Amino acid sequence: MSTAPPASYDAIIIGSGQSGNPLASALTAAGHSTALIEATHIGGCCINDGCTPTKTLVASARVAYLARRAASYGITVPTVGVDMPAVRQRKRDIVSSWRSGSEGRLEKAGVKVVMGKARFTGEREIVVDLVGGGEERMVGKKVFVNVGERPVVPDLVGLSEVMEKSPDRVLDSTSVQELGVVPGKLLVLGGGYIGLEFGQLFRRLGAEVTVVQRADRLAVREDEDIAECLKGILEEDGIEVLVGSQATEIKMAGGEKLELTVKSKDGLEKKLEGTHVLLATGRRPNTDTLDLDKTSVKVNKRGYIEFNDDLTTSVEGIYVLGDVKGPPAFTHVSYDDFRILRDSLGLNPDGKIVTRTVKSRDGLVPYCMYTDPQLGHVGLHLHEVPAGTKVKVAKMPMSYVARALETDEPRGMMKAVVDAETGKIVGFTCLGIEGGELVSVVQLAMMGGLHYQQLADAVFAHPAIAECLNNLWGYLEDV
Ligand SMILES: Cc1cc2nc3c(=O)[nH]c(=O)nc-3n(C[C@H](O)[C@H](O)[C@H](O)COP(=O)(O)OP(=O)(O)OC[C@H]3O[C@@H](n4cnc5c(N)ncnc54)[C@H](O)[C@@H]3O)c2cc1C
Ligand SMILES: NC(=O)c1ccc[n+]([C@@H]2O[C@H](COP(=O)([O-])OP(=O)(O)OC[C@H]3O[C@@H](n4cnc5c(N)ncnc54)[C@H](O)[C@@H]3O)[C@@H](O)[C@H]2O)c1
Repeated sequence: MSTAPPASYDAIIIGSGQSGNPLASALTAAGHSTALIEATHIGGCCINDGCTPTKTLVASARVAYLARRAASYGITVPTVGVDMPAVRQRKRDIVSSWRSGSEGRLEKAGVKVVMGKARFTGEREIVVDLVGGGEERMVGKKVFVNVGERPVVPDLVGLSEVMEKSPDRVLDSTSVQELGVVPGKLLVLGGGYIGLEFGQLFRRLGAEVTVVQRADRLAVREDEDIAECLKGILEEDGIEVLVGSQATEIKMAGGEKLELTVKSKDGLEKKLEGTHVLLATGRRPNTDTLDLDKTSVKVNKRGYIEFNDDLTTSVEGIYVLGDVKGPPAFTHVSYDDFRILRDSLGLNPDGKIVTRTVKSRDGLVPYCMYTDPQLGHVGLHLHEVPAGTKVKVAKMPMSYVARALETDEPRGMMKAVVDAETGKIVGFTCLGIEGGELVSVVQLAMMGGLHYQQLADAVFAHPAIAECLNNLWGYLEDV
């Protein structure tokens, strides 16, 4: 260990995630000496192996899908081929341009970036195991933890042997993006965001795909009707979907084949063969290597850091941001954590003091699963409406939407939940073309506290998808 005294900073940020970077720039701009420590890539999961690369791959897969359907638009496309190295290169190029953009912004802001893995040695004392070797010790008046999550490796008999013998066949959300060939048969464990986005995109790129989902339905947060509709769409795309199914064992089955044993809820066993398996059964927080036991920072039993409404923790001067707080784990939530701290720490360049908190944004955090069609949602699902609250529900198939028909993409449905007394919208889901964008329109109406009738009477451009918000309310029913 180095004997030099630790470098002293006003602020140390551990993790260059979606909140760590803007916070580092804002602190530096406000005159606070700031160090940002990053173990791997500047920009964190979102731009390196999360949102940006997946949505880039989803876009390539959608082109393949549309090209195969070209005849239904009266267009002739002789053959549809997939050049996987080119698909991957497009993804790599976009990632590298975003990453270098982030690096450039930090440099321009004058942030001191330290590449290495940080761990605590005391309450606000840190040692960094530097990427190039050696270590750097530092102490901060304030420490911000933005270390994110990583994929879970599920407990599955035979998995470690297969990973040892054939590591290229066992994929997670990061390694699957680096494939240079389309898998022959992809077995996906997990029917959440990652399993479904990758499952569908690789199906479109030409793989056979089976999704094995332990829960009784896909996308467990959704109401059952939406989850069923999504399952139907994926099955129509040629994906085998097994819900209520637990993978019990995996082994090599001769040659390059894997054999996965799956047990359904009613006890039936099924053997699935595949060339690759994608582990998409959730993510776990990167707190296990932070040596938090050297501090009094409290973590819950799943390893997430416990936090207060203003993102303080159980230790004065230590703050937490992003996925490491626990769900919901989204880029827009992590970025908003930055805004909460920017305002509470007086870093807003406009000098504005806004008391924003985690609670004040609760209830209006949207999300969008980038299947095609997209599954967007904001507010409460019907199954989350508190007992005793009287609501009405409107459901409408996307095939009633002019724009969806004109573009020949009428799959899916939308669903709105409205407070029966006030007429205000309490939740909205769109599983349909540009569902994520439509949800943003409804989110604004919810932010403004509009009565649904104001959307029913709003003049939207024809034939924008949002025009369907004139008609949806005609289907409102008591529940
Ligand atoms: C495949 C995939 C697709 C996704 N798609 C979407 C999407 O479409 N929309 C969406 O909103 N969200 C999406 N997400 C989630 C989104 O990426 C995260 O919610 C987002 O990146 C926020 O993360 P964060 O700010 O908490 O930290 P992260 O972005 O996870 O960054 C944490 C950083 O900390 C670093 N780190 C960890 N430990 C240490 C340490 N000890 N010392 C130093 N550095 C450390 C890590 O290397 C990492 O760079 C996706 C995630 C995945 C995996
Ligand atoms: N578009 C987006 O916003 C987006 C995209 C990707 C990831 N993300 C974020 O990343 C997080 C992690 O994604 P994820 O898909 O890994 O997790 P998830 O929690 O969304 O889904 C995991 C699914 O795996 C199932 N499962 C768990 N163990 C299993 C097992 N042994 N066998 C079969 N199924 C099993 C669970 O029932 C669950 O439905 C998401 O919750 C989300 O916050 C967001």
